[in-house]
Amino acid sequence: MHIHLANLHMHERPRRAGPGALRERRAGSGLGMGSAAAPLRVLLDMDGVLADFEGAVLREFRARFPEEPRVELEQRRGFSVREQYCSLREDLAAKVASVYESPGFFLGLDPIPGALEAVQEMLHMQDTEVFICTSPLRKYEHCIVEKYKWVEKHLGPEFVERIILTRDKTVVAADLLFDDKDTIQGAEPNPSWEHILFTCCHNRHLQLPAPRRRLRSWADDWKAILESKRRQ
Ligand SMILES: O=c1ccn([C@@H]2O[C@H](COP(=O)(O)O)[C@@H](O)[C@H]2O)c(=O)[nH]1
Ligand SMILES: [Mg+2]
Repeated sequence: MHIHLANLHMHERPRRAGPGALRERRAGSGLGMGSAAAPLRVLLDMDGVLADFEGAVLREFRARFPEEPRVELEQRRGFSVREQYCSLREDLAAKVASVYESPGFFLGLDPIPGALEAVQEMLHMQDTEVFICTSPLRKYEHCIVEKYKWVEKHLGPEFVERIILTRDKTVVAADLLFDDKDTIQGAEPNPSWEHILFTCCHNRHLQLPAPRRRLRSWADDWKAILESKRRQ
């Protein structure tokens, strides 16, 4: 049975979209003759992909707790910086969390090298939709507003319209998601996007099983990934 995906709004998408569903929509399958392909939709994570969360955590932790042991970026393993500090010494978990929960932390993050240029270039590519898809901290007081301000400051006010704030990225429909978190899970067991693992200090040692793909940095060939997806 064909489902007319192009006529569905986001909240009306089939319950089990799954990989390929958006591709079908782009290819116009089930839409009849002459229907235009939908643009390629790309989601960009923020921390670890556009904004240097890890570098700032280490810098601020060193400044605030110079006497305490810390985890250098070369030693980072696993997504959660909090868990790794906790395994070093239990009380360090609260100390490192206090760093990224502080006012000004998220707004002060440096852009990841090449990210702003790549995003602007992607935004102006034909048949391409770009959104920032980012998760707020559970302790969201400063984090949420500062993520908005960061986008406005570094990418411009128009890009604020393109922020998707969610703690569950699996329910967002897209073709690609660039994200440094190695495992992305949520309510949708079969997300529509392909997850491209963006290399970050905490995931660089992971061997990805085929057919999973990485982007090593913004100097790596992100355009080839977009083009390969258009062809699928
Ligand atoms: O070790 C940590 C602890 C917290 N975070 C926060 O998790 C989310 C992840 O956001 P993404 O946009 O999906 O990168 C964010 O609020 C981080 O500040 C973390 O990344 N690492
Ligand atoms: Mg991230």
